[in-house]
Amino acid sequence: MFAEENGLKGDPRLQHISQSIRVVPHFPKNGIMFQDITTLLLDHKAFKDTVDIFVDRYRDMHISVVAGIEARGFVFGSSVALGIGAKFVPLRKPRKLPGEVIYEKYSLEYGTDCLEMHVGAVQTGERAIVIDDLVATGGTLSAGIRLLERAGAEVVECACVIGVPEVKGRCKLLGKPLYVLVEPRQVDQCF
Ligand SMILES: O=P(O)(O)OC[C@H]1O[C@H](OP(=O)(O)OP(=O)(O)O)[C@H](O)[C@@H]1O
Ligand SMILES: Nc1ncnc2[nH]cnc12
Repeated sequence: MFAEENGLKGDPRLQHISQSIRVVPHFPKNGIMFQDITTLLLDHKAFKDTVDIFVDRYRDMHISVVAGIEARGFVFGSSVALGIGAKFVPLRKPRKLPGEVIYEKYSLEYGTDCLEMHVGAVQTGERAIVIDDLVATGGTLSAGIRLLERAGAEVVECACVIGVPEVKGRCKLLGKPLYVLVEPRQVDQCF
């Protein structure tokens, strides 16, 4: 479904990326079909293809900031930042960053949380993308967008490896475009 919109319809890399993600039913609690990207990271081709797709999309868009969301957004976000020649800004869970921070609270599929960003990491007028592994309700990405906008950055787009189809109807991303590679898988077909 996302292949209709991400310009990668028929691209065999997407199926391989999807199949490299392990599905763990009822983790971390009953009813959640957990999408485990650690198995994607074990597969060099799947990991490289994922990063290459994002780098190809963002390399000519004058992006100077790639913000990655703790923890899994760090893996993809830092790789993409290196690939496009941008700085990487970690958006961290509370009390992890040592400097002065701004913070935004948000609600999750399974609880509530908060993201923090260092003051001074981003300058007014910089063009940014926000990267994470997965978007479900969109609450986490929205908190990331709010942090960057409070610092004066322009958030050009959010990017995720996995997106639940319902996220499109949720309008939680403050009007920002969302670029997603694959949908979550429902059953574990390869592990
Ligand atoms: O779209 P949402 O409903 O906001 O959910 C998506 C977020 O949930 C997961 O992180 P989690 O909070 O589990 O933290 P972790 O990466 O530190 O495990 C995932 O990595 C996203 O950041
Ligand atoms: N189903 C899911 N799998 C992995 N991470 C998630 N974060 C929120 N929902 C998730």
